[in-house]
This record gives sequence, C-alpha cells and structure tokens, in this order.
Amino acid sequence: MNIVIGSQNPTKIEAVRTVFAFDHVTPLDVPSNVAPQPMSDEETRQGAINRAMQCVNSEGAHLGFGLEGGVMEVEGALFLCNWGALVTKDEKIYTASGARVALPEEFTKELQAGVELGILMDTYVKRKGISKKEGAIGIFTNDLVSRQAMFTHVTTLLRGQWEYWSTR
Ligand SMILES: O=P(O)(O)OP(=O)(O)OP(=O)(O)OC[C@H]1O[C@@H](n2cnc3c(O)ncnc32)[C@H](O)[C@@H]1O
Repeated sequence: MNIVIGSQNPTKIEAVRTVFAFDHVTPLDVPSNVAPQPMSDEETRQGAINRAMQCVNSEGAHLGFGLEGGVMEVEGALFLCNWGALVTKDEKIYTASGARVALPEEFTKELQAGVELGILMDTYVKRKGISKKEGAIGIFTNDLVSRQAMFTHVTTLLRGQWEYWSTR
C-alpha cells in the first residue's frame, strides 16, 4: 500500500512509518491552507484534513495523512494541540487528536499576535529545530513524551478507526 504523508517533518514521517511498518510511506510537501500557527482545535484539525486530502489525490497514493500542530484555549490558558487526518481514495475522512499540555503563560501574548510556536520554543530552550525533534510536548513533559511518540499515538488512532469502519 502507498501511503503519502503531507509533511517533511521527521517526527511526522517516522510516526507514520512506525504505524505502517510494512507499507510504502512517502513524504510530500503540501500546504495546510490554514494559518501558519493554527489557534483552535477546529483550525488545526482542518489543516490536517487539507494536507491529507492533497496527499491522497497525489499519484499512486492509497491513503493520505495529515498531521498538524496548533494551540487552543481552555479557560484563558493556551494548550498545545495536535490533530491528524487519514483520507481514503474515496474521500472518507478519519480524524483524531493528540495529547495536549499547557503552554507557559508568557507565550500567550506572542501566540495571539501570530508568532509561531516553533519560533517561541527555539527561543525558550535556546536551541534550533525543537519542532523537528522532541517538540514542545517533549520539553514540557521533561522528555517523557516526545512529539514523535505523540504523533505515533495519533496515527494509531487513525489506523484503528479506518480499520474498524472500513470493514462495516
Ligand atoms: O513541516 P510541517 O509539517 O509544517 O511541520 P511544523 O512542525 O513546521 O508545523 P505544524 O503545522 O505541525 O505546526 C504549526 C506551528 O506550530 C509549531 N509547533 C507545533 N507543535 C510544536 C511542537 O510540539 N514543538 C515546537 N513547535 C511546534 C510549528 O513549528 C509551527 O510553527
């Protein structure tokens, strides 16, 4: 089976490769067609769907995947959120979200002004490319849950739903 994942981010590609270890997984750089920094569950989920839809419509694809990072608000506090989408050739859409953790209060103003979380994280830990490594979730869980592990869980949730509903 040919699976296309709409990202060049290694944490996302490796998550899909882990869950579909016996399939052919190809990365494809596609736009999310939402804001660079999604600010709600709805927008983040839509970004994942947009990416997966473009992937499944690429040549030779059997399944398309989109994994999207964003932030969302609960009672005034901003949380990291992540959504995934699996889209089939006949355009059935499955979605699932990942674990969420609170972001530091000091991020709120800049995120609301449109600064991307990736930039804030790199400044916060004084290191480049956090979003391609352990991610914000890795930093704020003291390295107990990495971004790749979180996306692996999301991809597992997608695979499980697709397997369940496609046999019914
Ligand atoms: O290459 P793509 O697939 O676009 O991956 P990305 O990590 O750059 O982009 P996302 O769409 O997943 O996330 C939107 C923004 O939020 C940032 N972001 C999301 N989750 C993050 C995390 O866990 N750690 C650091 N930055 C994160 C990310 O760097 C982007 O600036």
